[in-house]
Amino acid sequence: MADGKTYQTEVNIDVNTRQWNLEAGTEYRFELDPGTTVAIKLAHGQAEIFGAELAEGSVYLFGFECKAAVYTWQGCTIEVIGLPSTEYVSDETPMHAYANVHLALEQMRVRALRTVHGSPPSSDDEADTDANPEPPRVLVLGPENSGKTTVAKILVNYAVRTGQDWTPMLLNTDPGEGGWAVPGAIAAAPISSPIQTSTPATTLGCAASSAPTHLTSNALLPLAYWYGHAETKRNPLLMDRLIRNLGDNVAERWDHDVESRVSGLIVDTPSSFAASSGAQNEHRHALIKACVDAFKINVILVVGHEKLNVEMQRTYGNRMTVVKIPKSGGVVELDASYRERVRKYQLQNYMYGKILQPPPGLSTKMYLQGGEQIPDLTLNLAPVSSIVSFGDLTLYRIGEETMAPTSALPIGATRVVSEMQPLLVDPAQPGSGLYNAVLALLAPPNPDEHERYDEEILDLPVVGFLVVTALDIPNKRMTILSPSQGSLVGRTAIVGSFEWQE
Ligand SMILES: Nc1ncnc2c1ncn2[C@@H]1O[C@H](COP(=O)(O)OP(=O)(O)OP(=O)(O)O)[C@@H](O)[C@H]1O
Repeated sequence: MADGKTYQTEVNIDVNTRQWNLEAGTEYRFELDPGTTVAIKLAHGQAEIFGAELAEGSVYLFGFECKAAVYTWQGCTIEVIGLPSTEYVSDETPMHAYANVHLALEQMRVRALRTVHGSPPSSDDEADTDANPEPPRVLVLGPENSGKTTVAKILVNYAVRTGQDWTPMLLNTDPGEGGWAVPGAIAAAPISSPIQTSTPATTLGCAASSAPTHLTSNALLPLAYWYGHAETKRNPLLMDRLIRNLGDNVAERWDHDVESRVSGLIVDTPSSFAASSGAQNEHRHALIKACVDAFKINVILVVGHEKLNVEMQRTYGNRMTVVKIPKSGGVVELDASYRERVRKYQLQNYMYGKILQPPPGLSTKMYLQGGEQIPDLTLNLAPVSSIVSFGDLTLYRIGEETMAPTSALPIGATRVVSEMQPLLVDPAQPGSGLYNAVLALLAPPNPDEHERYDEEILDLPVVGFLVVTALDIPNKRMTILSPSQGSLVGRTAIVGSFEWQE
């Protein structure tokens, strides 16, 4: 549906294909229904999707209820093959504001790099008077559906497009979102090439573990910790600890790689960090502080929320830059059932890879021309189903399953089971909650017995995810679906509250 203004024209090429001429500074926004796909080809001009440039002549495929926008700085013509459920062009976007933020972050990187190389400060750069310029370490905050993830992605994509070989670290601290892993995890990955948008199952790009090999040129090797739940309020203490673990790990990597350190980092956060009412309020300040400490944040971006901006100015304004940036009118309100479906898509994608059928009217010849996602639409991953004995895999749950928040306990009462206590899960017990459960397989513990400690499993990163697809209690065996082969004997995994069924 065109909105009738003059900054765009829409032309039907054939029954399946429409051509849109976009004026400079406008964007074509689209949303897809479940089960449908759309292909977009940049016929000519310049265009980008959330900061990742489209190559002229290439065809890009979108599916799994993707919602996105093709923005053009200079004007372009795109061809849309297939029918989105919603489509329109807007000339009101916050892209100039986002580009200005990018420029400011870029200056910080350049200054930090100069210092690392011991180069003299540039004469036209007055801020070079700063004796110890730091690279940008940015926390993106905002309410639900404000476009935080999109802003984080745009800023990272602009950084890697500058041709300076930056590899900014992108961090997803929203366990409801999944990022590169599966929902329930929080993760970090250094980004060296633009993150393509194609489905909400891979919002932050493809992780190497789940990407078909021919797509792994752009595959990421994220570092993940497992929280196990969608809501941060469920176990804020555990969230706090995992955020700090992630921070320690990033710092450790940067100790060995100063060049990467100057690229800085961008942290996407859950909307619960911005919710200022009810139970959420109790823990959100602690979790924002955990991020600020863990990632040594020096810039806070607040997306379209005056009150939160004032609050952050008051709390952190004397120590760092706090900037309010506009929310895009294109951000789509995602409801609970959509989020639920996206989590399913993510797990499906993790196990089976991305399988997108081309829309009617997209010929094989056309899509073989180029877009990154296109080469083999039907190539999928083959997860392995294996039967293991109950004793082979040690399973834990962190904290009590049906845990009331600490505030709900009588005054003076202490918990019998701490939120951080790993509890052994016995698969033989009826009601173990393991059937269809998503498990996070942990990295092996420290080989040196003397270095071990009680809660070590809270600090071990995740090496993969598994799903229990069958439980055979009489024979003490269970069937486990995993994306790759490899013995599970002697390994440890953690159960959360996510389930998945094909
Ligand atoms: N300009 C735009 N045009 C069309 N769709 C957009 C635009 N910007 C963002 N979206 C879409 O809107 C949805 C919500 O955006 P996003 O995930 O960035 O918000 P968020 O604030 O991070 O969400 P959450 O509430 O999960 O924290 C996503 O599907 C995203 O792709």
